[in-house]
Amino acid sequence: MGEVDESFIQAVEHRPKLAITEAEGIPLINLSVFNSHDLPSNPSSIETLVEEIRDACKNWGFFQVINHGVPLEKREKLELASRKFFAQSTKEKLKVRRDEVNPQGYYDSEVTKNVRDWKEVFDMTVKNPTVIPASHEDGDNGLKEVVNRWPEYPSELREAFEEYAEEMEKLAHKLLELISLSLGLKANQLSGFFNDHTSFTRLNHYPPCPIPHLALGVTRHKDAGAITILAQDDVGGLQVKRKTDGEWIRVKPTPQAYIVNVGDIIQVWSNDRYESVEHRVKVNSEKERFSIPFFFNPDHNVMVEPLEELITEQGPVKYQAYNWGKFFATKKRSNYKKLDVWSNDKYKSVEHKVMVNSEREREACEEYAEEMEKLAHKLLELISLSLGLKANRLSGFFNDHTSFSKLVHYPSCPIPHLALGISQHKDAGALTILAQDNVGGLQVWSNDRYESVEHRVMVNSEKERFSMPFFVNPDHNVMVEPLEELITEQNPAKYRAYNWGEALCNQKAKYFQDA
Ligand SMILES: O=C(O)CCC(=O)C(=O)O
Ligand SMILES: [Fe+2]
Repeated sequence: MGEVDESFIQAVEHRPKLAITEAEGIPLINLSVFNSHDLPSNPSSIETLVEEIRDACKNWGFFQVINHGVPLEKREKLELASRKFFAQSTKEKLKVRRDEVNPQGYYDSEVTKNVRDWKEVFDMTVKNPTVIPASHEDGDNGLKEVVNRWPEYPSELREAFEEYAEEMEKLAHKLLELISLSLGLKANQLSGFFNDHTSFTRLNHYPPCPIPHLALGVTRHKDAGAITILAQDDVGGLQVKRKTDGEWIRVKPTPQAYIVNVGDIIQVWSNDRYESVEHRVKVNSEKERFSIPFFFNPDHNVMVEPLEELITEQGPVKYQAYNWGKFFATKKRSNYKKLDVWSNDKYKSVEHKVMVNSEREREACEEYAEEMEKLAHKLLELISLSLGLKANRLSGFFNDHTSFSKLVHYPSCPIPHLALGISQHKDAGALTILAQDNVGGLQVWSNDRYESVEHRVMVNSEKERFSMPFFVNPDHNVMVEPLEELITEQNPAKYRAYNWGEALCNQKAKYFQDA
C-alpha cells in the first residue's frame, strides 16, 4: 500500500480540506439511566433520554454514547488483536483473504464510489455461520452459510471478537429499543427483525498516507444496515456531513465512547423521519489509525419497508419494500467485483463497433467517406495556410492515407455520473471530423503551434447516442516530425520523428487489449 496508485485519487470536489470545520460536533448521550436495573421506577429520565436520541437521529443521524455498559477490557482486547493482525506481512494477511464465495476475511482493495479506499480491513460475521441468499438473483431462493476465517496469528483474535460481539449485540438491542421509543413505537417493535441477524464487525486499519489531501480512508458513503456502532482510536479522521449545511464535521475522539449512526434501513423503516447520513474517513500522513465498526443488520429474509405505524396521510409511503438478504448479497458481490463492473464492462458495453454488412450500408459508408476525404483535404489546406505554409504542404502525406471512419453507439447508461462514454484522451491522427472538426496529431507537425486537445464523452441515463468520427490519418510510411519551416531558433524542434504506421499499429494493439 506504500506506493500511490492512481485508483486512490479522489475527484477534486471530494478531496478533503486540510483545515476542517471544528463545530460543536455530534451529540454526546449518556446511557447510564438505561443501564440501571430500576428502569421502570424512573420513567421521566428515560423520557429525557428518548428525547435526546430523537433529536440526535433527526438532526445528525449520528451521536456518541458514554456509560454504554460495554466493559473496556473487552474492547481493548479486540483492539490489540487487530493491531497484531495488521502488523503482519501482506503475505500472511492474504492467507485469510476474502473471495467471491465467502466475503469474510481480509482485503485491502475496497472501492467506494469507484475510488479506492486507503485502508485494509478484516470482516467477521457475528453469527457463525450466517445465513444469506446463495445468489443475488431474484428467482433463486437458495441459501448459503457464510463462515468466518480465522488467522493463525494472533490466536486470541477469535475469542476477543466473540466476546466483543456479544457486548455489541446487547448494546445494539438497547439502542434499537431507544430508537423504537423515539419513533413512538413499542420498545420491542423492531427486535423481531433481528432473530437470525446478519450483523458483522470489521477491523479497519488506515495506514499513514503520503497524499492525505488527495485520497480518503473511506470515500463518502452511507451505511446500508440498521445501526452502526463504531469504536475509533484516539487519532481521529471520521467526518460526518452536517445536515443543516452539508459541511464535513470532524468527530472528535472521545475516550471509551462509541459512535452510533442510523443506516439506510432505519431511514426506510422510519419513512424518512430519520435519515442515513453520509460520512467519510480522512487519513493522515503521520499516524496510522484503527477503528472497529459493528454493523447491526436484520435477518436475510426481512422485507425492508416503511413501518405501517409511521405512514400517515401527510407522510405517505416513500419506499418500496426490498429484501434485505438479496440486497446484501448484491452489495457484497458488487463490492468484490466493483473494479470490473466500472471499468471493463463499461468499455465493453459502451463502445460497440457496428458491423456494416449489407450492400446498401456499404455504399452509404463509401459515399460518406468520399465526402469526408474531400472535406479533410480542404481543412488540411486551410490549416497549412494558417501555419504560414503553402496550401498543399501537407497533402503529400496523404496519398495512401490510413484514415478510417467509426460508427459509435453509446447506449443509455444507468450511472452517467460515474461512467464516461469515452474517457479523456487525445486523438492520435492528423484531424478528426465529427460534427465539428478538431485538431489531432497536427501538434507535432506544427511544432506545438497547435495542440491536440483532450476530450471525453459523457453518457446519459435516458438517451442512447450515436456518433461517426472520421479520423484523417496520413500514409503508413510517413515519418511524423515538426516541419522544417516551423522550426526556429526561438522554437526548436519539440518532437522526435516517429513512424505513423507503427504508431497506428501500437494504438490499435492497445485498443484491442483494452477491449
Ligand atoms: O473508520 C471509521 O471511522 C468509519 C468507517 C466507516 O464508516 C465504515 O466502515 O462504514
Ligand atoms: Fe460507514
